[in-house]
Amino acid sequence: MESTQTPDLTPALLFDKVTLGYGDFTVLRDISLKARRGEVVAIMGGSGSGKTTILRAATGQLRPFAGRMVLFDQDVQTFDQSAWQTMRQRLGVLFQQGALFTDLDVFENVAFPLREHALLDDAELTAKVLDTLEAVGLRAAAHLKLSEISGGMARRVALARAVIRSPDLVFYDEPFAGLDPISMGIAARLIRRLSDQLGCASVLITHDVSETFSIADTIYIVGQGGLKASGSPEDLMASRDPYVRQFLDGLPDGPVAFDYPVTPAFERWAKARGVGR
Ligand SMILES: Nc1ncnc2c1ncn2[C@@H]1O[C@H](COP(=O)(O)OP(=O)(O)OP(=O)(O)O)[C@@H](O)[C@H]1O
Repeated sequence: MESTQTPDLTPALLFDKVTLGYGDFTVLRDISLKARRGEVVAIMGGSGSGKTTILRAATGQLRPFAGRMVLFDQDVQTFDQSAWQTMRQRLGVLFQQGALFTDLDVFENVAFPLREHALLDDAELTAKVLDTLEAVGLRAAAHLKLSEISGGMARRVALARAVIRSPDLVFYDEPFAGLDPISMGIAARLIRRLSDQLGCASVLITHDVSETFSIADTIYIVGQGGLKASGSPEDLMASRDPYVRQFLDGLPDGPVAFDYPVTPAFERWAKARGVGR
């Protein structure tokens, strides 16, 4: 579906030569990426390559070692807690586990972010929640308890909750993990549709190649401590880079690391135990 919004070329999210890590362990160096409103952008890479680390930095849970991070024209690396709290009101996050409240029904789970901020009266809130549930195909499941819905439905409830406040920027952490092929296709189309309808920037953290390539405008592939490649699905499909090829073709052998890297923390631990690296 085509976007009905006027394109806004200011990036919702911009990383300019950002370096990220934990303690004395650098995970990713000099990462530059951006996501504009109406765009679906995917960050892909093998296990442990740093995808979640990027998500943590972009949502204010991790300070970068170096570089510039911008959300909606604001440099965020100097943000304090309260500035992040204000910024987070413009963000939606679909957490990997969904993080739904098991003692609330489907309706109340989706209504939660609206109630939290007391933004609407009761009739407006009901209409908004039912509209959003309709967008994910679950209007008639509003009354069900979480124990009465399937895993795939729960993922859609989490999706509805992530977008209920019409965020300008939505992060999806592994939105396809654990879904069957049909539900994966539905989830992918839904993410594209919500981005188009809301005109928000969507950033997916994922390693599911075929679903991601069917909906993303731009894909960034991270690995080996940095950004390995970026471009449209067509650009990347044509790539001859060995890392990109191994990742996209799902080959067991190649440059994508299987072994966890030796870090200074491991070296200290090994030395204290008297074992070699
Ligand atoms: N809190 C932490 N403290 C120290 N190191 C961490 C921490 N969280 C993650 N790491 C390390 O950072 C690296 C990147 O982890 P990250 O979770 O970002 O990878 P990922 O690409 O999301 O992996 P996966 O696809 O397996 O979830 C890993 O080597 C991991 O061990």
